[in-house]
Amino acid sequence: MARMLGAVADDFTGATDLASMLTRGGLATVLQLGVPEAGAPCPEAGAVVVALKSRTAPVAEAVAESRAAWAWMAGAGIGRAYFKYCSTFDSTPAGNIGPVAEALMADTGAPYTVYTPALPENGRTIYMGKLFVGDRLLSETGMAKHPLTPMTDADLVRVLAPQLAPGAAAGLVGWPVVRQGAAAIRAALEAHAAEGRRHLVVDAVAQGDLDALAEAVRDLPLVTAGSGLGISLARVLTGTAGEADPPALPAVGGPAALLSGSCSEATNAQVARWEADGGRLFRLDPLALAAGDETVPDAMRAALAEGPALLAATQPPEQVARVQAELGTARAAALVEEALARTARRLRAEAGVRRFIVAGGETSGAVAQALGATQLRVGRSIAPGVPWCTTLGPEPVALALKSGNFGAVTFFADALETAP
Ligand SMILES: Nc1ncnc2c1ncn2[C@@H]1O[C@H](COP(=O)(O)OP(=O)(O)OP(=O)(O)O)[C@@H](O)[C@H]1O
Ligand SMILES: O=C(O)[C@@H](O)C(=O)CO
Repeated sequence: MARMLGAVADDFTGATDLASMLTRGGLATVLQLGVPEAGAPCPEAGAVVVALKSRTAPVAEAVAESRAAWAWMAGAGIGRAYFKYCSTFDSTPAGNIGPVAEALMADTGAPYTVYTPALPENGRTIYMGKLFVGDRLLSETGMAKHPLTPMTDADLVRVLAPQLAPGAAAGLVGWPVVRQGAAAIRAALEAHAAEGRRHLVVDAVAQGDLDALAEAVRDLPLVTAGSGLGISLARVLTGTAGEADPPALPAVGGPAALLSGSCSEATNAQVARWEADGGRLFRLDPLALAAGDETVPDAMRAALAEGPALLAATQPPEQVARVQAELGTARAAALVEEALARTARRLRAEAGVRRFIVAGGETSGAVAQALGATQLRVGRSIAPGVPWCTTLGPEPVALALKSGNFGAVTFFADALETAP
């Protein structure tokens, strides 16, 4: 399949999220973890997604890494770019969504671009420019108190405007236009652009709206969006109706390890359900790790010989706050990430484990890096936005990397059931 789309994602699990959508829409997709090294060949795949950790990086760094990722794909002949950010539009007034989009517009020659974090399947919808999570405005959800990117305004044009260069203008294509279909959307986008508004938030309350938008922007060199537009754009580019059959991944087999460093509400419920259903659970305590105690990771590694087991630092917010007050937020995070990464590396090297199910964006980055994964083939989805992936090359390792808030309450069992 010719390479039809090159995407830059601002975090790790966001990249797997988009990759799963593109795959479901019919574009065989390969994930590149991190900016590729100079001279690294761009994979042969319908879509390539580069996973960065640029969401909360300094603006200049986020822009430079995004441009480098795109240059690598453009150099391989890819002519269509997709900038993937979070379905909750995580950013601050300084960026990074606006600055990265402006840089990629310049590099792709896009005359204007669209902004649509909508992911209706996971309850993220946009109506008259206001982003909803379920039935709440974004600003009325936990995102208002996010430690790094607090989202206190649900009005996307108002959130985007201060992130743009002086003089750049944002506009809205609202649902009354979107519901009229692709031709009306395209006409509205072009009318805005003719009046100098080149950064255009587009409403979507259902996947059908994203299907219409995808048709309207099929020839635009750059779109910016959450993952929701991905499935629609892939369908339009490949002529897929509905969902494509998931590409087969190589059989991996053997023991499966579950590792969780996510403390989101969804992951807390998933860990509790795993335990309630009789799954073996080892609780990782950052305070014990700080004291140099490796008893729990050692016990988890031993237990894996008997069947799947979950090593989890997952705790409810009050507990996390107590640990952070004692150790400092960064140290607590680093201790947990390093312990989970170390465990993964040892399981791979000493116990031959080649199937890993990981919860949490930062955690996934740490584990994938520890396993030396750089390029992943994307297969079937376990839940919306969470695909099974396998590393390219001999002795493939299978990875399921879950965003904190994604997955059904039975996610861990669901992942095991579908593991390659
Ligand atoms: N018990 C704990 N106490 C303090 N920090 C913890 C604890 N458990 C995990 N952490 C840290 O919290 C952070 C969780 O971030 P991570 O991105 O992995 O999950 P998430 O925020 O739920 O996922 P996502 O970013 O995909 O929404 C990690 O840095 C992890 O090391
Ligand atoms: O878009 C989303 O919600 C996710 O892919 C994500 O980016 C979580 O960090």
